[in-house]
Amino acid sequence: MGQTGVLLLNLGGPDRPEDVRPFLYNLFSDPEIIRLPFRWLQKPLAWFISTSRARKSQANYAQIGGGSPLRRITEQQAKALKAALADLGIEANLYIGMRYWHPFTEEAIAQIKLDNIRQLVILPLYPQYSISTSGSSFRLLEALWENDPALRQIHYTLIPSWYNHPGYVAAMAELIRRELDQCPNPDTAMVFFSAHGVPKSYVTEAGDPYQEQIEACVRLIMNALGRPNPHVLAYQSRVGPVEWLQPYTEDIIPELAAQGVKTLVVVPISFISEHIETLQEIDIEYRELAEEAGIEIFRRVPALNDHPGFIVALAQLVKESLAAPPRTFADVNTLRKRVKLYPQERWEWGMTSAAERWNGRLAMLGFLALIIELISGQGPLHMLGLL
Ligand SMILES: C=CC1=C(C)c2cc3[nH]c(cc4nc(cc5[nH]c(cc1n2)c(C)c5CCC(=O)O)C(CCC(=O)O)=C4C)c(C)c3C=C
Ligand SMILES: [Fe+2]
Ligand SMILES: [Fe+2]
Repeated sequence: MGQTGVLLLNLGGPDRPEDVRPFLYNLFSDPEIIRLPFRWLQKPLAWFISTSRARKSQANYAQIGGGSPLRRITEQQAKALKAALADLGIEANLYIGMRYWHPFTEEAIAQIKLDNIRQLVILPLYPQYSISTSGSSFRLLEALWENDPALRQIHYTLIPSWYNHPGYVAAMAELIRRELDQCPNPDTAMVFFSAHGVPKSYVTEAGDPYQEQIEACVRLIMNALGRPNPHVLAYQSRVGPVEWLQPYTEDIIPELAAQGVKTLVVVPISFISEHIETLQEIDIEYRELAEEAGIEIFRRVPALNDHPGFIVALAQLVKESLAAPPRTFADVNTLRKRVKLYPQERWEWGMTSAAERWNGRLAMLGFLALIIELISGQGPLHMLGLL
């Protein structure tokens, strides 16, 4: 058996303020994030949204020091995981493949080839599978594999999700317990699970198992917690005009306050590393909202980062994966059906010449409207909240 590698997948985040716009461009260029009826519209729309959103997004990143800590934390996780694997008798090279920023997945794969890796475990750093996260990274890897015979020599296996791994669940419960014990009323504080949202159609139309896995994960963590506290689950970080998974975090916080809840312990459930949605959105935006609504104690459970029990859980996952029969991109493909995001997609886009002509004209008109909106700062995308 040749050299073993572990490829950690994550989304990536801008390191500096000037990275924000190109990072957003990469993100919105991904059809797993925004799927449009015309492929050719993807890049112009990504350019448009990233250019227009950059200022707002930069201001958010400025509140957490100008950039995302995701790369630094993922590097710490990789280092700790390498050591934990060595403790289990597994010598492995660790690689980090980010989807939308450095170090890019393509860079990691180039290094894996140079290092002559023969056996590779692909581990997304998202506990729950979503089309928009792990699914998108798998799709990219699948395309790289299809186009490169050298990669097809590598014996690889992938771990689609691990939301139910006992070591991960126990580490989450431990962090929650620690935070509850800091409250004056540890047994009655409301445990508020805030998951990153996805458009509802991902689940209802495209078959994304994300919501199911989030809900199961919450149940497992509450069982492991073994405390009598009430709990609630809501979804944060909505972007764009379509309906996302409900209830929304920003709606539930004031509702709970109105019901007389005084203490919230917020648990970021879909993230294992600190990043903008924990440090800015929860710690700043939601805290402010909660305090204005009358919540007196607002505590946030830290992300796992390089929590020792969590790193051991990742090492066990890798070990189990090396011993298990290979699971390939084709196997997880069944988790990914066609994503429908916008109502236009329910139309029949026939290949008749008349339909093609009208599609083209409408698209040109739409694009012109986007340009006008960019210049004037007024228009439908602002009204819909995309910008
Ligand atoms: C489980 C985690 C995540 C899901 C699901 C997810 C879906 C999703 N995200 C967007 C839009 C944006 N995401 C952004 C940043 C971002 N998102 C996640 C995680 C999930 N996204 C991470 C880890 C990050 C990076 C954070 C960092 O620290 O840099 C952004 C950029 C930030 C901003 O401007 O708000 C956008 C935009 C969509 C549309 C989506 C599902 C379709
Ligand atoms: Fe996101
Ligand atoms: Fe956000």
